[in-house]
Amino acid sequence: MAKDENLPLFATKLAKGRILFQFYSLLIFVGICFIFAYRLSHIPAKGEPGRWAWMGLFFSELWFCFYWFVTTVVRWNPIYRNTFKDRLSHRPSHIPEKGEPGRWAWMGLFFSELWFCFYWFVTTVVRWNPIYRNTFKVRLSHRYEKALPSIDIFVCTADPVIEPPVMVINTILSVMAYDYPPEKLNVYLSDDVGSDLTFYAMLEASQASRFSKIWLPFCKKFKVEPRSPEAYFRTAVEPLGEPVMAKEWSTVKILIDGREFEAMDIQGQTLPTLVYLSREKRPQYHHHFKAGAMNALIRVSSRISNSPIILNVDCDMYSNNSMSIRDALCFFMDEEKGNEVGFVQFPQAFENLTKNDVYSSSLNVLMELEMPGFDGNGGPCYFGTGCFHRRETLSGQEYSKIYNADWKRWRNRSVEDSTSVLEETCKVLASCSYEENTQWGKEMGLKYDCAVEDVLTGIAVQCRGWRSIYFTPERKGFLGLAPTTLLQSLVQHKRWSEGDFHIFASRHCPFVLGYKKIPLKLQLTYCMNLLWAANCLATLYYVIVPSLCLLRGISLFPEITNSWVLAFVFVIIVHRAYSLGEFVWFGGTFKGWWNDQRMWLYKRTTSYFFGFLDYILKRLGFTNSTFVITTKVADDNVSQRYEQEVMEFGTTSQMFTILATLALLNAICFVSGLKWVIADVETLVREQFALQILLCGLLVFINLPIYQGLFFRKDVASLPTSVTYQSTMFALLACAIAVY
Ligand SMILES: O=c1ccn([C@@H]2O[C@H](COP(=O)(O)OP(=O)(O)O[C@H]3O[C@H](CO)[C@@H](O)[C@H](O)[C@H]3O)[C@@H](O)[C@H]2O)c(=O)[nH]1
Ligand SMILES: [Mn+2]
Repeated sequence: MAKDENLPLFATKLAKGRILFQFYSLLIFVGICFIFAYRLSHIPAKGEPGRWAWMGLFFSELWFCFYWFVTTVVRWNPIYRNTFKDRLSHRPSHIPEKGEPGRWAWMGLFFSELWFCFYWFVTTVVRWNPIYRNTFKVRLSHRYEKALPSIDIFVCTADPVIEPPVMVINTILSVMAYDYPPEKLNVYLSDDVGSDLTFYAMLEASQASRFSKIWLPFCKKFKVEPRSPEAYFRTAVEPLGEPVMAKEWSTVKILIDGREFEAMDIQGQTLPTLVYLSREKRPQYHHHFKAGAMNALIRVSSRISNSPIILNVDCDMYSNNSMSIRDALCFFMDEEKGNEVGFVQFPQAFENLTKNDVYSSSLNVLMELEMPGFDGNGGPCYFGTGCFHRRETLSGQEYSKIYNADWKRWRNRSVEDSTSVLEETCKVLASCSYEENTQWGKEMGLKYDCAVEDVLTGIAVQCRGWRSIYFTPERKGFLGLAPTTLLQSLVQHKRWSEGDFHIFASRHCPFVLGYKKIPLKLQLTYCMNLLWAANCLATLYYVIVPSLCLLRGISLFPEITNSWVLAFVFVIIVHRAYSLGEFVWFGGTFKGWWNDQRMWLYKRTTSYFFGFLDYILKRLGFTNSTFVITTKVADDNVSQRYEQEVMEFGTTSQMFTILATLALLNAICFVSGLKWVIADVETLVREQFALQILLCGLLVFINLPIYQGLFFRKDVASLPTSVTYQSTMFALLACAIAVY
């Protein structure tokens, strides 16, 4: 026992195979150098066709490289910065003079490539030093079983139609059934529309059928995993027609009060406290979506249970591992490092994925590699669900070396009022005028006015000196629902990329807020997500301009016989081979990877593009922020197509119009490119366009599902005729402009 006391509560290990990765990075770097050397030495001379297009390409590349460069400097070698400066100062002498054709196209391409390069560098920084952790729950239990802190669990729901009560209750019951002293568990549900349906389902779960009284001891006796009685509730609660919307007053109902004698299960064990909350909503007050709900929960829970640790889950994220609380506590209660831990983030995992993951929603690489990479570089971000927080961090407190968590202080319930009195005081805390002229949403609680309140709040917590921890247990901690249609997935990524870019462009940018507060490598690591939206420009350029230049007969890449071509081929092949290897390593299939590549393209040309535009429009004051909730139910036909991995279109959307236009544009250019190959007798011409034709062909190949949706599929989920007409018109127009 005495020896046991000195052992840490968690261990951290370095990822294996870093040398291989570093070697790979070096290879890529060499390749990139060749690309630029080529670009700079082969700018078409004055009067030569393609000079402008070449310039555009040059600028795109310059941009990609810039992105890569900034992050490389940190890690590797200041020389690169010097090298780059040299090039920059040399560059003007190579720039074609004003008025020459191809100049701008070349420049654009250079910037795109520079951007890709910079972005690649950031993703390299993320992957540099991933760490994986494990916990020693037996030691925790030896030392602290009697002194375990109480836990508040927050679940948010916002719409009974797209987030069915069955699912919400399922999540609630799963978190009530944690392997943890029940008198120390307090579960709070925030319902943002105050739906009667959800409320009665809660009541059903807690009292009416006394379900939890039977389910919880059953789970514990038979060690059931996962502890979500979905099947039971699917039959127990049927939707009762139109839900009641938007109450104009707040409701706080303590459905089970763990302090009371009757709160027992059938075996005489205490039940966790269960609280239902619906905030007051009035048109003249902004309710701030999920962040607003979370802040109301923080206040209300501080009156009722005031636990030192808060777990937050989305309503679709049920607990899949009854040990998660103990895992998290191994970090918080570790004698040596525990005090500095602000939050412990578990990965997001999904239960409704298909084999080849047609919308690339598994987030496997992000969760299994990039997030451990964040952790290695200073701490993961907070992504809204499956996250354990120390209560103080959410009330704006700074970390200080003398801070010492006093778990005992929290143990006794602070409030001794009767249930009804407590409910009345809590209603005031959940009223919409309560936050007027306070620091809530600014320094207190989750931050407002950002589509990714979670990431923003996480950065702030880290900048106040707290450490964050990423923990991936073998048995997944939480399972949720991934989007099941293309549009849902694109819209979700639009919200994320817009919110992330908003953070980057605000005073909360890690480089500004985090200056000297978090390590530079973490600031750079954040760029990977925060700059998602910025990827749209370089990518759009790369999928449009080289193809149109092909149509017009402007060559932007080296001829196939030229040895400079090796640089391009090398970088592309090594980079993609690595990506495939990584994808398969983390459990994907080859087809899944191909789908992932397609989604990568679609997200960059639509979600990120609209996210970027929306951010600008918001900045100019034309639009307001919204939170488009991801649908968690699908009708049977949609589900069936999802299971069969058939791409779902079916509606009109500007996003689809863009996707279809790009696909058609590339098809036209590709056909005309092939014409060059077949009809033109001069091999010289053919050779000049080989890379452009290949790029265009690849884009056509990856877009096959779009052509199918446009022309060949006849089912309801194909692309609507209006999209076909519009996109054909736009594509032809673009081609016409390029040619004349
Ligand atoms: O006005 C609102 C809108 C949403 N929610 C809840 O927020 C959660 C997340 O919403 P969802 O539509 O599922 O969004 P996702 O894109 O799946 O969410 C991811 O991204 C969000 C930020 O954009 C984070 O808040 C989430 O935790 C994270 O899982 C759900 O429980 C909703 O009920 C509210 O409580 N009030
Ligand atoms: Mn979700």
